[in-house]
Amino acid sequence: MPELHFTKGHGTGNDFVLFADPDGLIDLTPEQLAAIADRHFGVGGDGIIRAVRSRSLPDGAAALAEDESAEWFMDYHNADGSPSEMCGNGIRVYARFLVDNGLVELGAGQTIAIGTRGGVRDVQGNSSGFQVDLGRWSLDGGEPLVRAKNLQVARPGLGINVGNPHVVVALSSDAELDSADLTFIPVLEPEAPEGANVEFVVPLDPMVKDGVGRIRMRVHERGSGETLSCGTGAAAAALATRHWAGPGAPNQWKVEVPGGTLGVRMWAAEDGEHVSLSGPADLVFEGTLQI
Ligand SMILES: N[C@@H](CCC[C@H](N)C(=O)O)C(=O)O
Repeated sequence: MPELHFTKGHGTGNDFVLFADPDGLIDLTPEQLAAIADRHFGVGGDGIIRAVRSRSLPDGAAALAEDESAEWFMDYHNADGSPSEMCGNGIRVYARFLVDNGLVELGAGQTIAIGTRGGVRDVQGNSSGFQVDLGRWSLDGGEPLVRAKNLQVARPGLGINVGNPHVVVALSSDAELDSADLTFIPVLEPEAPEGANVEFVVPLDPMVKDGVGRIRMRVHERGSGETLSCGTGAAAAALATRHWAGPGAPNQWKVEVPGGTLGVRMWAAEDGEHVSLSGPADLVFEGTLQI
């Protein structure tokens, strides 16, 4: 039976199984990926990340055309084996994996370009982890009604794309946020064709302190269920809250998730407004599994 050497890592409790396959020789089926992510019968994780050279897989061609320095590609799959375009926590943990395994060098202040299905992303080390430029974002996905278990009435959501699709919903109180049952997939009306990650947010009190916006968030991730954190979700939640707050709202945000705190910053780039995400990235153990 073939063996797979893996590393387990997480970013604010959003946990991943990572393995190196530089030449793209390991082709796991969705069922095998889901079995690895299974918390009872497998290693367990919210997602699975294959470290593969961009030149070794078809999706990598677009990454290299966008930026020829994007040597490594983050081949990301959710816990149910479905692929996703991007993962904001995952890409920081992936950067840590590449650096710690000597696959890239990333000195202080240096940037590496990483290919993803959502485009090439620049990742930089900082004192507490990594910062990733999620690129240009868009208000995309309309304003569907969202129904989640334990919420009395359907709420209007705001569709935001940061490389992958999100719908952000504002709730009225901490009690409402804490009691929402996110074990079920929130129902969107109209349905999102590609599915969506759904974030529920409430402002902290005060919402803006020392020029920094502050919110709390819980998330139901497409393909993985409720997770302790979602990096792209935190960026979408901060963008939606700034949108609702109107002119004068800050461009820097702290997002509290059940697994910790993430930083989000919006900034003007040459090609439009970008959003960046910062937070920790930890590798916790290694092992070998039978596939
Ligand atoms: N946890 C991730 C997002 C992972 C992908 C997501 N479930 C999707 O299907 O788009 C993050 O930190 O951004």
